Amino acid sequence: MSDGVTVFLTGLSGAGKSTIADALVADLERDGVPVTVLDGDVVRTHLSSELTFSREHRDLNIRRIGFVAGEVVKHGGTVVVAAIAPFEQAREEARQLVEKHGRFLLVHVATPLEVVEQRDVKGLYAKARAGEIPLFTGISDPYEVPGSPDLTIDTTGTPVEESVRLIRAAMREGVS
Ligand SMILES: Nc1ncnc2c1ncn2[C@@H]1O[C@H](COP(=O)(O)OS(=O)(=O)O)[C@@H](OP(=O)(O)O)[C@H]1O
Ligand SMILES: Nc1ncnc2c1ncn2[C@@H]1O[C@H](COP(=O)(O)OP(=O)(O)O)[C@@H](O)[C@H]1O
Repeated sequence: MSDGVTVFLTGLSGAGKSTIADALVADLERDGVPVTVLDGDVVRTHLSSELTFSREHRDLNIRRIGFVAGEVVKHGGTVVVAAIAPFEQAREEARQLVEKHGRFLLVHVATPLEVVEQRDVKGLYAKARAGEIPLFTGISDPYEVPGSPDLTIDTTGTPVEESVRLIRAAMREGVS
């Protein structure tokens, strides 16, 4: 077993996954820890560009992310994933792919739908409500709430610095 670790941020679009991931990566890098970032948007540009948002394709996307994370963790690396990953089974598959080699921390960025829809950073919720984006998570496609996350963060009441502090503390737990 290596010292590698994957922090997997899951939650609705606009929940704060990328914002927290960016701040977490900056914090780790300040401490001299190199990080591999697997952000859903970026992965879908480079590694999963042919995939749609069907359940089958979302699950395949998360399996790919889990595989890559596992390969990095195998060699002692630190990975930060930010993906909606709406289905429990796929998240658990990703966990298994990583835990063969190191640690996996599932962080549910649990900002409620009302809040993310109010933020609507990319204007996607308005489009989804208007029926312009089919299979939109939280509107016309499900998000299965994680049954046993390692950490739950609602960004409504948690500033980004506090989220980083909570995740760094969870990363230190169990490490001698
Ligand atoms: N139908 C539908 N449902 C959800 N999200 C959609 C959809 N279409 C496009 N987008 C944009 O794609 C981003 C989510 O990609 P992910 O790879 O993280 O999704 S998944 O884990 O495969 O379900 C997501 O990015 P984030 O807002 O950063 O989460 C959206 O901007
Ligand atoms: N406490 C907070 N933590 C994280 N993001 C926040 C917070 N408060 C407001 N936001 C805003 O919410 C939005 C979250 O967007 P983003 O990080 O792209 O989400 P996601 O990656 O989950 O789609 C950003 O515009 C961010 O500035």
